[in-house]
Amino acid sequence: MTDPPPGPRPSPGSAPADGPTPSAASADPAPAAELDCRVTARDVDLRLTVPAGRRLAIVGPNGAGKSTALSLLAGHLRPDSGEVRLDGRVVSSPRAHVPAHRRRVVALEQRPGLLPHLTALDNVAYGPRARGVRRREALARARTELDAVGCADLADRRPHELSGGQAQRVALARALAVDPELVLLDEPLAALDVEVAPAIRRLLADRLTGRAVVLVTHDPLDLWALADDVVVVLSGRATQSGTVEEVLARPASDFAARLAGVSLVEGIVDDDEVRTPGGDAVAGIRASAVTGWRSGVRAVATVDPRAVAVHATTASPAGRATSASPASARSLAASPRNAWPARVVSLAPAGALTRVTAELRDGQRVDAEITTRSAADLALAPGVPVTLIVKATQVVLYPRG
Ligand SMILES: Nc1ncnc2c1ncn2[C@@H]1O[C@H](COP(=O)(O)OP(=O)(O)OP(=O)(O)O)[C@@H](O)[C@H]1O
Repeated sequence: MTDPPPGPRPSPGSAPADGPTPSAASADPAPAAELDCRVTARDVDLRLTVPAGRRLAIVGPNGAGKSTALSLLAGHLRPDSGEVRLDGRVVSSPRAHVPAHRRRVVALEQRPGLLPHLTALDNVAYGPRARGVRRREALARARTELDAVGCADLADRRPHELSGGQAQRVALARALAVDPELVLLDEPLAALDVEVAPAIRRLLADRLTGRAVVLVTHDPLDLWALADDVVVVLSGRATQSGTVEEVLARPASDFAARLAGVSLVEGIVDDDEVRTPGGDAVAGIRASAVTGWRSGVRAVATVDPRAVAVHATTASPAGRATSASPASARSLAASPRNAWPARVVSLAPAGALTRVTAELRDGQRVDAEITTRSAADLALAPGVPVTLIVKATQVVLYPRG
C-alpha cells in the first residue's frame, strides 16, 4: 500500500486552474476517475474511465502498461500530455499535478507494506491521524475497520506477528480507513498461499463492491469476483472495454480469448460462416444481439477447447492435412460440424486432460482439451497433422468491432 497520505485533502477548489470543478447542474455524478494520458518514453497512450461506484479491471500482457496506468492514477507519474481527473477534478496534466499524498487514492499491492514498528491498530489509525482526525476518533475508526476485515483480535500485534493473509486484511482496513475516493489493487492476491487467497478474495469482494476500484490482475477468477468492468490493454493502448461478461463473451484479441478460456479464430464473413485467411470455413451460432453481420466484414469465432475433438490425419504429398477418417473434411463440414486441417504445435497437461494446441493452415492457433489416453492413442506430438472437429453449435461467431 502507498504511505497513508498526510496533510489535508485538496478541496475541489484547490485543483489546478485548468480543471473544472464538478458541475453542480449535471444530473450524473462525475466518473470517479478518468484517465486520458500519453507517456512517450513508455509508448503508452491510454484512455479509461471508472464510473462512480464501479470496479474496473485492467488486464494485458507483461509490459502492456497496466502499472503505468496505476502510477498515473496514484500520482506517482505525470503524463507527457493528457490528464487524469478524479471526481471531475484535474489532478494531473503536463501543467499541473496534485501529488500522490494529497490524493484520496490508496493502493493495495502484493506486499501489505505495513509500518513495522506500529501495531495493527496504529497502522490502520495512521491514515486518519495523518489527515488531522483526533487520536480517539482515529482509533475508534481503526477498530471498526479491523473488525470489518475480521481482525479485531489482532489489534495489538505488530506486522511481524501476522500471517500473510492477516497482514493483507489489515492493509485493506488501513486503505479503507481514509475513505478513499479510489482504491487501486495491484495483484493483491498474487503473493498469498493458494489456501489463503480465496478468503481474501471474498473479503475484497465484500468490502470493495460499490466503491470505485481499479484492479490489475492476471487471474480470470479475480475478474469475475472483483470487477464489474474490464479494459484490455495491449502495447500501451486500450483495445477493448465493457462489462466483464461482455468482454469475456466476445473477446476481441487472443489475450482476451485466453482469459475467457477459449480460442479465437479470425476471418471474413462469408454468408453464414466465417472464412479464415487459410480458406477454412467456420460455422457457428451468431452471438446474441449481434449487429453488423454481412459478407466481407471482419469477424471472429470463439471455440471452447473442451468442444474440440482431435482426429488423426495423414499428410498429403503436398503437405496438406487431410482427414484419415472415413468421412472427408468436406462431408463433415456439410453436417453441422467444422473440420479444420491443422498441425499440432504443443501438448500440455490440463488437470486430468491434455491440452493440444494446433495451428490451422494460416497459422491461427486452436486449443483442444482431450483425454490424455486419446492423446497417447493418436500419438500426438508437435508437427503431427490432425483434423480438428467442432460442432457448429459450440462455436460463437460475431463481427469484429
Ligand atoms: N520506470 C520506467 N521507465 C521507463 N520505462 C518503463 C518504466 N516502467 C515501465 N516501463 C516501460 O513501460 C511499458 C509499460 O510498462 P508497465 O510496467 O506499465 O507494464 P505492465 O502492464 O504493468 O507490465 P507487468 O504485467 O509486467 O507488470 C513497458 O514497455 C515497460 O518496459
